[in-house]
Amino acid sequence: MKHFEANFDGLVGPTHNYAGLSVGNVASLNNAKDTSNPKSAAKQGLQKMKALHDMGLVQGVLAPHERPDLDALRRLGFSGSDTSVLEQAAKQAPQVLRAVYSASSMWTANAATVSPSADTADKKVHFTPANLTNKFHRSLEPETSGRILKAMFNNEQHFAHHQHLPDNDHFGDEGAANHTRLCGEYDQAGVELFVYGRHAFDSSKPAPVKYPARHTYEACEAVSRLHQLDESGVVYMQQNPDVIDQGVFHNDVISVGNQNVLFYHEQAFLNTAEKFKEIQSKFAKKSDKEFHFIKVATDQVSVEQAVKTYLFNTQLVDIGNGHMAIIAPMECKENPSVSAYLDNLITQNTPIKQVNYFDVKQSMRNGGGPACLRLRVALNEQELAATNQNVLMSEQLFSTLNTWVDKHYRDELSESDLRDPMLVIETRAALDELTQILNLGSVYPFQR
Ligand SMILES: NCCC[C@H](NC(=O)CCC(=O)O)C(=O)O
Repeated sequence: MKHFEANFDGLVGPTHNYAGLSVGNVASLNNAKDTSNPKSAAKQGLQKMKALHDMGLVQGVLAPHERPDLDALRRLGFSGSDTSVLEQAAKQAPQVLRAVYSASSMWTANAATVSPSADTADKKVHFTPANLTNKFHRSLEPETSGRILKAMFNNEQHFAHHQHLPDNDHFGDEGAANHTRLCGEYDQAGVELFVYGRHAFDSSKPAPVKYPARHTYEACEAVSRLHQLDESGVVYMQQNPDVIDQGVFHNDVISVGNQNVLFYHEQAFLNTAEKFKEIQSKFAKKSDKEFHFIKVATDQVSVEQAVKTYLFNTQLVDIGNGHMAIIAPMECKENPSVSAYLDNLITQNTPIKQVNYFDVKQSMRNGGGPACLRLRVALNEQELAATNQNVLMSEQLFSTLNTWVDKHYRDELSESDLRDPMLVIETRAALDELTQILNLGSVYPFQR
């Protein structure tokens, strides 16, 4: 049977803006209140999706959420018409208005954790939306993410959807950004690597001191239980608290894995040697492929450079014959030492043989690289056939979505635009049309 790793990229929403909402995410804070370019942001994302589709990969689209989240504003006490809710929030609580306007659902690596059917006891693909409790603007996402995922993977025979974990920092869950699946082939049982930043119920364990650890050990365990994973195919690993304090707010800022490769910075984890032994021995029981741990040492690339260029927020994709391409942001090419590192990497004896650079600057300026923009779902042929076909990239969908963006998106958005009631109306018109293009049904609160 054929099998695939499908990448579902977040379509950048019409309200993409820079609001400086993410403490611990250096790019978000540095670019706070700059003018954003929603139209070009959406087009940069679509270009990447189309390029991966053209490489022969299965590529899909994950719809953005409606912003502003007026329901959240009403829950917080603003009342009256939509226009009046906006006006009051702009006057009384501009920070809250910025937060409910965030287009952060574009980073679909945080939409959910996904376990492929080869790993789960009931042989279904399991989805748990991430609760994203650590940041108010992101905690608004799980309900709608769950509804959109159900509309994309709408077949109980193949897909199991769970509710997001309890909305509390003890179970802080940031989804696939801290989850890596290692395997021989996509349809063979693999090892799911869950990475967390701290223990919620044990304060004697190490934790960062400057920036928040968004994801807990307890959340990792809960997701692994929900997904019916067997202990023989799970490894829990703690992120090095020092790198969180240097701006590594998700593990996908400092490591990336695919199949039999884990590409990582030497400072990424705690107890690295012991944990890698566990990965190695669990992997060896699942696959006879050779496993490659590809270490980047600090004197090759510093943590600071990794955070700036997003060397590890790259995608490792299968290009056939056991070879992989690394999908990197243009920032890696523009940095002489990182591009020299990548030029050399592809000549070494590892599966990574090619590097492709993409301009995703609009997303990078909020701390989201190529890997943040995609949610990976390993599927076999039947599961792919059971997936909503309208969300899969094609020549036709690429052209339809570009036309849709041209019709509905603004070129620029600055802070003052957020109080414009017309933006609410424009966004709803855009999303209403999008749900028809992608055949999602009524996933947005304004449609229900
Ligand atoms: N995986 C990448 C996530 C980036 C995201 N940035 C933001 O939410 C910034 C939004 C702003 O500042 O406008 C975050 O930090 O969770």
